[in-house]
Amino acid sequence: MLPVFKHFLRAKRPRYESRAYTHNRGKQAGIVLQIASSNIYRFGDSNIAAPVFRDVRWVVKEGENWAVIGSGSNQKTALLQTLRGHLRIAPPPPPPGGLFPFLSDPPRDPHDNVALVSFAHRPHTYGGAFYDYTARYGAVREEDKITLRESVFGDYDFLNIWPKAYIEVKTPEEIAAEQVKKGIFEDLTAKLGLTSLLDLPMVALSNGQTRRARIVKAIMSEPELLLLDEPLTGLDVNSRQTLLSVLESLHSTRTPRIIMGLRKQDPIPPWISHLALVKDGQILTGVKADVLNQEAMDAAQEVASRTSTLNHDRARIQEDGKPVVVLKNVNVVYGSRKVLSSINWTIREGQRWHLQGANGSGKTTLMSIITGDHPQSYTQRGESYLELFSRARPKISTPHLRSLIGIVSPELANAYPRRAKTSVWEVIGTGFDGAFVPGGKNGVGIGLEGELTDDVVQWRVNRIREVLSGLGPSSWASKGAHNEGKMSKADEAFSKRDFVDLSAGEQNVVLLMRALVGRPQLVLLDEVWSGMDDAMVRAGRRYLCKGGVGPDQAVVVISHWEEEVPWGGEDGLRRFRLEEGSGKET
Ligand SMILES: Nc1ncnc2c1ncn2[C@@H]1O[C@H](COP(=O)(O)OP(=O)(O)OP(=O)(O)O)[C@@H](O)[C@H]1O
Repeated sequence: MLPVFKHFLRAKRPRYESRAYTHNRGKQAGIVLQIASSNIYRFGDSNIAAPVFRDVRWVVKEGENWAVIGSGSNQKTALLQTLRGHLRIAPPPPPPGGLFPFLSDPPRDPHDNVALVSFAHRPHTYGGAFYDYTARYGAVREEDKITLRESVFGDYDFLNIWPKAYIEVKTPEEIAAEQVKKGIFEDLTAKLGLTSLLDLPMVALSNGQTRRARIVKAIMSEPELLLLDEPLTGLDVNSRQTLLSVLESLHSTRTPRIIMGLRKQDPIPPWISHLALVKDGQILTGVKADVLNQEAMDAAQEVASRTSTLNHDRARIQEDGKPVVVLKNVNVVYGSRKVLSSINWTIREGQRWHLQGANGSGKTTLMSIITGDHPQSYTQRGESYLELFSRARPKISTPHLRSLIGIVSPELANAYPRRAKTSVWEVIGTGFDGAFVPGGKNGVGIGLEGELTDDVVQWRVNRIREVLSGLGPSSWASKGAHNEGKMSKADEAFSKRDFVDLSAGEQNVVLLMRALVGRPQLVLLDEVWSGMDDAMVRAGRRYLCKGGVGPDQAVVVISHWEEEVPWGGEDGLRRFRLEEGSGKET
């Protein structure tokens, strides 16, 4: 029998009564989750080790609307993972209710009924090797051809009612249930703007489209409680509103109940009634207004220090430097689908750009044309023309291009190899040549044209030290200017750590250092602050504004959040907007 989803098909569904409602008649039904005065530890740590969270008291009642808020992704994600059983609660919430009293009568397995969809970057990639994130730009490989529709329903062919793989006669009830599910799927995908993408390969979906698709998939798996970690990150303004109203309506009918993880800078939806604020190993829980009041003092101090550090000493932005990138009538087409249409854009030395556009508007595609990763970067002919660093695209080799462009992006962060025994220093050192494997004397790379001279090696060593001092741990702790190339002991120790052992936020800081270390002519920063905590973001913004990129370097920031761009109009920031395939300066 098909559970949940009542509100979608009110008229026809008296027989499909929600599993949630049927089961909630038990004694514990009014409480969704409970932790009373426990510490939370990593598995393998004893009770005398430092807990991840201390003295947690958290009760979520049926009908309350909760969000978990954290400044960096780590602790917030750890709290949500605790609810999925990935961390140990000591003492554990006692039976019969346990952690999830609402699942206790009759007993249901939380493993099957509590789902977590996490969008925070994973610190580990599969197998530690580099995977080719540019695959989506070319001909799609056979194994990547699975569409969103197939990924939810497998081989099931709704039009013919029968499963493709084998013949099995379904009962009228089963057929009706499948039709209900199909209706819900179509309703959800329509509401989230995915209808026209249902039969595209999943790999072709943009970042924001993929996030929405993953949420649909999780809802279709019919959990009773859905934990969504950072569902708004990477979504454009309109998609955020639509998603939030869909989530509100699902939560209000408990189909499923939803607890959202939000970054501190995310707007808190008005319908959220309660907050769990995760900070420095402690969790402050309660009614939204009370939690926000307690937090307000700290926040005010933080804003004051941010404003004061951002308003001084900005590097002068040069407005009329040499062109670094020239796009004339650039097009990108997949079959009959035109993703970019006649793009004209010149990026000059010293300029700061904010590249804007809704999910799926083509920002990543445009960047991949500029980085040369997109096969269609070679095929701009006739009226269409692409010039990179004063040369036509075919006249500049991809490795050379990689050494001239420093890039940070969610795709790169996911794809970068996480091999054991690769130090932070070595990862930063791969930035000089735009490589993915460390090498060369002192871990500074091997260069592209013969052996590096001692002077160049020394310059590279100094540069690594400089970015480490500007963006490393001592800068996170400091509120002032970066340390002008003087590495502290903390930075030194950080440089020796294994990259793979760092938190996702720390890894992203290191990848930012990697993008900046070679002082490339062009820096592309796509969702640059992802996963970083407040202190890292503050240090990063300060560094970028105070000389971390020079007046001879061009920078493009890609973000759905204006406030994430370190520069503003007063600094000469320019905006280029993509809309339905076309682009213009706004
Ligand atoms: N191989 C492909 N075949 C068909 N369409 C594709 C293919 N690859 C990408 N697309 C489409 O191109 C459009 C642009 O994708 P892109 O990733 O550039 O968007 P974006 O602006 O970066 O979005 P987001 O803000 O979500 O990251 C999307 O609608 C996507 O579905």
